[in-house]
Amino acid sequence: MDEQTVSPRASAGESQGWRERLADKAEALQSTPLAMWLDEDSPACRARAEALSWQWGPLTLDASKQRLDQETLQLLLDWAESRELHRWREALFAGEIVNPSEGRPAWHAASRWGRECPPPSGSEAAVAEAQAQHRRMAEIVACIRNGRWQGATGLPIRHLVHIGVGGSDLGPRLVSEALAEAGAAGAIGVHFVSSMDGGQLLPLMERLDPAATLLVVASKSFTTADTSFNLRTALTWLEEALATDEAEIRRHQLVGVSAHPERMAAFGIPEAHQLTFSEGVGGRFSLWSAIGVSLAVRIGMPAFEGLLEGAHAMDRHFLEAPSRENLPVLSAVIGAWNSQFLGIPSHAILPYDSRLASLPAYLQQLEMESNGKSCMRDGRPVESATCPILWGEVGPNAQHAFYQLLHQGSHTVSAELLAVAHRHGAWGGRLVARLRDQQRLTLANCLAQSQLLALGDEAIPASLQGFLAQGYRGNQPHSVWLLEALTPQALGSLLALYEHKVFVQSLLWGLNPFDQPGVELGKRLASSLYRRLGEEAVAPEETVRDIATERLVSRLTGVMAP
Ligand SMILES: O=P(O)(O)OC[C@H]1O[C@](O)(CO)[C@@H](O)[C@@H]1O
Repeated sequence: MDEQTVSPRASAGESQGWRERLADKAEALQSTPLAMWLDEDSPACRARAEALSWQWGPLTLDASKQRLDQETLQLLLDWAESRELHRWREALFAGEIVNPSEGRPAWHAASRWGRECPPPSGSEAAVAEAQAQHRRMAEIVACIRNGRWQGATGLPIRHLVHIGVGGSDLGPRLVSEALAEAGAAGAIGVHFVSSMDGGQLLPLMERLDPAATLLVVASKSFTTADTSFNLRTALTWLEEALATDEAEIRRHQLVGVSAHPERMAAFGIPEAHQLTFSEGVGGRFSLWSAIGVSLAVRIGMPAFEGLLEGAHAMDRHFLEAPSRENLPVLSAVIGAWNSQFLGIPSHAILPYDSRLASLPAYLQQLEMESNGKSCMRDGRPVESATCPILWGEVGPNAQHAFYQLLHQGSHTVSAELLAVAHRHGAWGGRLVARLRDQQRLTLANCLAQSQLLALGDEAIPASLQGFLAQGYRGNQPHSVWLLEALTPQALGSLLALYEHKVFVQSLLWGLNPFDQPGVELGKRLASSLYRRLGEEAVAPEETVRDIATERLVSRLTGVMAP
């Protein structure tokens, strides 16, 4: 095997035997009702439930409501091993080229490697660079949070507007919301703006004090149109509102985060206000890097460090635990089983905690942008389904929206329900009792929905139903995650787990999870249509014409404001 580049070819062919054996298993297990596996009085069911649930640190995974038995799980794990899981995992952490189309390593684990722990051989420079950036980031965060950062007119900063999109938005946004309680002491309001239409920016420009607002532009490439258009609008707002020279605004009220310091410098961001990270940290894996600066302002540096610690602990678990106890490996093979062998195309993410409201969107990018592919690393087409379609919503709210389809619709959907055991510890008095009641209600709903999704009404006694069976289908395979508490460490571990799950699935499917060629062409088509909608001249070879789009273009140019 090449020293620098990990070869996928050998492993791609080796899966044939496992594929056939697993396909046979799938055929046999498809028709087994989950209720048959969940009988509390049966020793076999108890043994299966025990074998299909795992506890590590603050996380518990219960996969006993998956259409899976112990023998199949072992076959799935053998399949993962047959794809050289060990070798690839070491390659990932050592900084070998695991992203061959872009000729890059993937340095996300290096960007959270613990200070007290020697880095894996080959990753020393990347770890040192990430730690140096974290130190610079901590200085900026302290300066903003303790009111020392002043705007162009000398007022201390009180609002931060983080402008980024995709991986430069979703991770920081999710963690800021999830851990907002951890940083409640911070006096800075942190806001996230991603949508290119300016719709998220407008209400902020109406409400925030421009003299006390800092813009943080987060863009790995520093070329993404969505971000640069939002940034230009926000800068114009500050310049007009403060009647101050544009260069002054950029010097005092703009922080940049990018893998391209030269582009930030060309834009007029002073070096002291630039944070950088390695080109080898993928956008959707970047929240641990300096891309997390706004989130660190929101939650405070100690909580941000706790997040990194939790992620690092999961990295070690992924590297060291045997496959049968390794949560990322187990999650990956169970997901691949559902998608590839049971043919379930759609996967719902259902957090029973509103602090995790952005988890579905975050995982959509992480999983679908990574493994939403049908071409293997070596260019051959895949022979089976790969990443499912992810979607989801806060579980209790979704119960009043789309659970109807989960319970009685015609589609099989796989799912993950996530619940947090302890919360509201910070409250006192009568409120704490009220809030704990709400938490108990939420947990009860999570468990009840999980029962119903698995069992369906036929397995539920008529005495409980109060009426005749209503056609709840049951047999919707899903896992339940329990987090002891939503601490920075637990959240860091959970998110790192999903990153490694994606990596393991990419090995199973022979994909490169670290590029996203499918999103690029759309950007180019949009760029020529943008010019045409502005009635600028566009050469025929720069644009694509089809009758439907032409009709819409002429309708739009007729009604758009000049
Ligand atoms: O951080 P950038 O370079 O602005 O990119 C934003 C996002 O755009 C994408 O490249 C997809 O268009 C994502 O992979 C990335 O997270």
